[in-house]
Amino acid sequence: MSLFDHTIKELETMLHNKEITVQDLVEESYKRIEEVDGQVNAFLTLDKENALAKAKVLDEHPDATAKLFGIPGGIKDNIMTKGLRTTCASQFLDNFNDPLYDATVVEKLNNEQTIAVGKLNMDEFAMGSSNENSSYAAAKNPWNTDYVPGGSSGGSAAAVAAGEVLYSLGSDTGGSIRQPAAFCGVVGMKPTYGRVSRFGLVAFASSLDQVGPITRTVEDNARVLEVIAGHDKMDTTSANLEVPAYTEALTGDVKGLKIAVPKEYLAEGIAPEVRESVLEALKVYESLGATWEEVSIPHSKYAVAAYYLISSSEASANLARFDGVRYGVRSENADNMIDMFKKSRSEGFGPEVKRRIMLGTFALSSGYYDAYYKKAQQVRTLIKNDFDKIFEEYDVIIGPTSPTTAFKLGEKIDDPLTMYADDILTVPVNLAGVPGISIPCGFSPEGLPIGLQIIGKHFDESTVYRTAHAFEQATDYHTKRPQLGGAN
Ligand SMILES: NC(=O)C[C@H](N)C(=O)O
Repeated sequence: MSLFDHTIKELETMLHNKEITVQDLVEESYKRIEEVDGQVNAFLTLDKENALAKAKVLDEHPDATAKLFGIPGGIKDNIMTKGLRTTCASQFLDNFNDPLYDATVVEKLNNEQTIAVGKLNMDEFAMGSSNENSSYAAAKNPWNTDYVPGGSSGGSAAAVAAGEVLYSLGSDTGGSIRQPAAFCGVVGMKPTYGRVSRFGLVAFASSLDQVGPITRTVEDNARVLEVIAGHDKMDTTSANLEVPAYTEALTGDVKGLKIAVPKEYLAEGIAPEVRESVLEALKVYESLGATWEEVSIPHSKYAVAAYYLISSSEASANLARFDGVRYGVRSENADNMIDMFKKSRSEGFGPEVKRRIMLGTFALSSGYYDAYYKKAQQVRTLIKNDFDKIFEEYDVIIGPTSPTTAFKLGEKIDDPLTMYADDILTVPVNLAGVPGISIPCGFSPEGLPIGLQIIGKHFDESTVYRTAHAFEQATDYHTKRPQLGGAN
């Protein structure tokens, strides 16, 4: 058996009929990790002994009502897991071996009897678009290991694409779930801001961060979101709204659906093969009875600047807690207390994190606050208004997830501005707080996946899933597998 062969629902039936055991499944996951993780570096920490022990208990006490019973998954390393090392891929937290509690999302997954096999690689503190900012070895793209898997949830996307786990959790501040999902040819959902609790997610930019699932199919994705979504009294930004049954929204029917396609999303700077694939996808929707029209998000050209100002400002405040006292590896070369703070932070953070803290601190400093931070917040409102206006008339917005397919390792790492500019299609969604998914919609001539982004109204993940699912049913991109060493 290979984890590639089945969806979560199929495995559930097989487990229920006793065709396989949870132990088989979990062992299969570790076998695959052993075979291919040396090539993709998706995992930072494995939890094999505990996972196998839990699998044994589940086999002895099957629970047909648990929504993810026995399903092996992986957790991004900025999400707290009780007793399991959580580093945010930062040297600074290299010794954070024993977190005291589970994030709410992890607790919810555990309640549904899933098995976390380990923690996944990422850009340090979720800052980056290529996973090359990990303090450990960079994760790589399973479709071609000379290329990046995207970021910051690169390990989460690579692990699913490589068939190591059935699902993973990522976090998305400015594209960190959708862009790696696009680069790795898998399904990645950033839910509405407030849909999923962030209690236990190490904060990067609190007005933007959301946790969401990465899977191979839309149905699997809907099922995981059903489990992790919902109000949490431990996170006051989580919305007190009922969680719809997302899996029931997957009717395959998009007749009469009104699609908006922003002209800025197909403009100059978008690679021709990406534009082509999106236009082809729109034809698929037409054949399914949906209609589309061109619209405009006029303020999207300011989105990258506004995003990097707001997110860096919030990061400079959030990351103040890493000082070598409360958290983090303490410098051994300090003479006094102030020196110890300074040296611990200088030695502990990598270059990209330092760049953002400095940018954010500058933007918040007196005299500059109005010119930068306040202006960026005003731009944010204009972008949100652009989205609201479109959604008065249309059900979803569709475009590419990223202007290009995956780039080569090392190609952009010395050019942060180019790396930031590539976030142009994902950050407006975070600034507006609306949900967005990336699903596979084609391949470049080099065989690298292309992602289609579907954006919905606030708290309307159901329509996003229904739209994504209809396309998936009508195409076969999601059935393609990367050829890594080892049995596929
Ligand atoms: N964190 C994210 O969502 C990714 C974005 N590229 C950033 O570096 O901020």
